[in-house]
Amino acid sequence: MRVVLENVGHAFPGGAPLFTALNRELLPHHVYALSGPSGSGKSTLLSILAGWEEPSAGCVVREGITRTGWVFQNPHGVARRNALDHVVLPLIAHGLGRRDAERTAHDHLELFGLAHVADRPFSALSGGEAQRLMLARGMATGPDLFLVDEPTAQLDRRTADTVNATLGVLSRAGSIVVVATHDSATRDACTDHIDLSVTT
Ligand SMILES: Nc1ncnc2c1ncn2[C@@H]1O[C@H](COP(=O)(O)OP(=O)(O)OP(=O)(O)O)[C@@H](O)[C@H]1O
Repeated sequence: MRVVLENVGHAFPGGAPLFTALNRELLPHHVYALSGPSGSGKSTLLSILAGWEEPSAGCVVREGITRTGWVFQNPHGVARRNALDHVVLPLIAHGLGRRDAERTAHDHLELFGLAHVADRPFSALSGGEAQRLMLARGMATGPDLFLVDEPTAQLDRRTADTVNATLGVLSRAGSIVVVATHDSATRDACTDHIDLSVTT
């Protein structure tokens, strides 16, 4: 399983190139920090990796990628539903029975330091807990490619560090993980680095 970027570049119609000639092989068990200034094309490259956007130059080869997961900048949940159910329900939607789904969900809450808030409604979670819940939910369904957009952008330093501390968990799960970020601490918590500021 891998994603290969071959001479990938992108410009929106009428716009200047955001990035050019990206050549990278992305592999399981790696967590790639995707950095660059605001407007350098980080979110655009995530969309290209997902296959939502065609690059204007080069090509993206996806081998063995059947499931892509996303976590967006703002944690989005159902206010009155508890944390555990946010992980259980997508697992049931993927075909697990209730018991297996609950067991897997508990394991993932544990991995992301959320076991103690399993029964708490989403609206009562802190910003860091809510973001870690999004990561736990995204990983629980075992995506081949896991795309995470600015996971710490809305968080203060200490809370952001609780999210960064869980990024190592992502590398263990066997997905290819790409994390767009401005946060140098997030970048340092990843295993690899793609820097868009040096590609135009
Ligand atoms: N669909 C689109 N059509 C035209 N221009 C777009 C489109 N989507 C994004 N852009 C522009 O492309 C540039 C890169 O946007 P993108 O969101 O990928 O950057 P980013 O590095 O993720 O920025 P930020 O760090 O601020 O989130 C921006 O100037 C944006 O306005």
